[in-house]
Amino acid sequence: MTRRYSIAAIPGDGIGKEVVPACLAVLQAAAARAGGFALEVTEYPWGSDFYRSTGRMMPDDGLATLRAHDAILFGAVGDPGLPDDLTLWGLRLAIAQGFDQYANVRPVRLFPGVASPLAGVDAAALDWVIVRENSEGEYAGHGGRAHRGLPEEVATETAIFTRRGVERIMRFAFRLAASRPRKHLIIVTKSNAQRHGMVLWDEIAAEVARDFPEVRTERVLVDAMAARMVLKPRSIDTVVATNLHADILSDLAAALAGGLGLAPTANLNPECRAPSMFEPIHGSAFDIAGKGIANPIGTFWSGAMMLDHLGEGAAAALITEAIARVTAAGLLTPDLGGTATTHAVTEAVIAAIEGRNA
Ligand SMILES: NC(=O)c1ccc[n+]([C@@H]2O[C@H](COP(=O)([O-])OP(=O)(O)OC[C@H]3O[C@@H](n4cnc5c(N)ncnc54)[C@H](O)[C@@H]3O)[C@@H](O)[C@H]2O)c1
Ligand SMILES: O=C(O)C[C@@H](O)C(=O)O
Ligand SMILES: [K+]
Ligand SMILES: [Mn+2]
Repeated sequence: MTRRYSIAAIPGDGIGKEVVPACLAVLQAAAARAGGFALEVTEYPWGSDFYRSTGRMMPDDGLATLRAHDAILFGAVGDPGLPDDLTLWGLRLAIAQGFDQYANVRPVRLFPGVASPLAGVDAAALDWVIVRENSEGEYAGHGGRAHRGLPEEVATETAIFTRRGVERIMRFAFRLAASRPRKHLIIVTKSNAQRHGMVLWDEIAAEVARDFPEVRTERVLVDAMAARMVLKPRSIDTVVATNLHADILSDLAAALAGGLGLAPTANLNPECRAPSMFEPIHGSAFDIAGKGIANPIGTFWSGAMMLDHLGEGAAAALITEAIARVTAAGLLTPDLGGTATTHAVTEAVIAAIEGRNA
């Protein structure tokens, strides 16, 4: 019997509208090639244009609508004509926090044919997974402003760390590290300067570590971690960090692996109490939107992560293998130094999935 998965697709803004349709075509090709399952896709036109016509980034019952789906494929939000905090909180964070997708998983690898800006770095040197706490920390939305416009104006942005929130992301990261061959986890903090939340983070990491004796751990301060990613990439395997620290480190990691256009992410509700959401790590990329040159690979890889999450690992592998064949052949978008369009890369990946250019 055919397994059926109901997928919500939210292209969002800017290049999200280019890379999500491309990814849906790739997903359908992988499903057809792998067999045994079907993807039933419903597309939602939510985002900044929807806001301009309705005053909302998504409908009031948007989460209830999404809850009926098995997974969400997301593009990006952000519009040059609207405040970034409005668009991000109105859609991406509304979904990620609303569905308690607390584990944000950001793998990093160097695909064949893609040059790292780091000299002498090969695929073996760059095979990392960054686990980003995705529900609290610096993104708790806790704070406010007073005395607007006056000389005494004040704004607070308070990071919130809860025992529950930190412990669950630590357990997730330790389990992930334990499942990888090197069984190595770097716990990133800033517990020299931030002496409350970050010290709690360190203490809970040490408690959870006792349950995972097979995992070797290191504590690294976030500033030193940025340097280590550049200077000693081979010494890194699995990394766990707070919402903001991991946001920044993952853009650096993506750049070291060739660029933002390649990097995927999974916003997981690991207990599957709500759908999980898959998206490239990049944003709406105002500078290239509408030009047909966005790199779709980060979204394809995110689609592969979605298939893995749904239990369709063979189809997921078809996608990542096809990506590697296309990059190895030198068919690259301009961000990677090539001249290929989004469409050309998409067609080549589909052809590789179908085995036509084997
Ligand atoms: N999850 C999200 O939806 C998300 C993520 C990041 C940024 N944003 C939003 O996106 C908007 C733009 O943010 P930004 O400029 O900081 O980040 P960005 O990721 O949109 O772009 C940064 C740079 O990377 C390039 N780039 C990104 N993705 C690319 C791709 N697939 N192919 C080729 N080049 C690519 C862009 O052209 C740009 O030069 C803002 O509104 C921001 O809030 C949203
Ligand atoms: O930090 C965010 O949530 C927005 C964006 O930078 C991302 O990484 O998804
Ligand atoms: K995105
Ligand atoms: Mn980011």
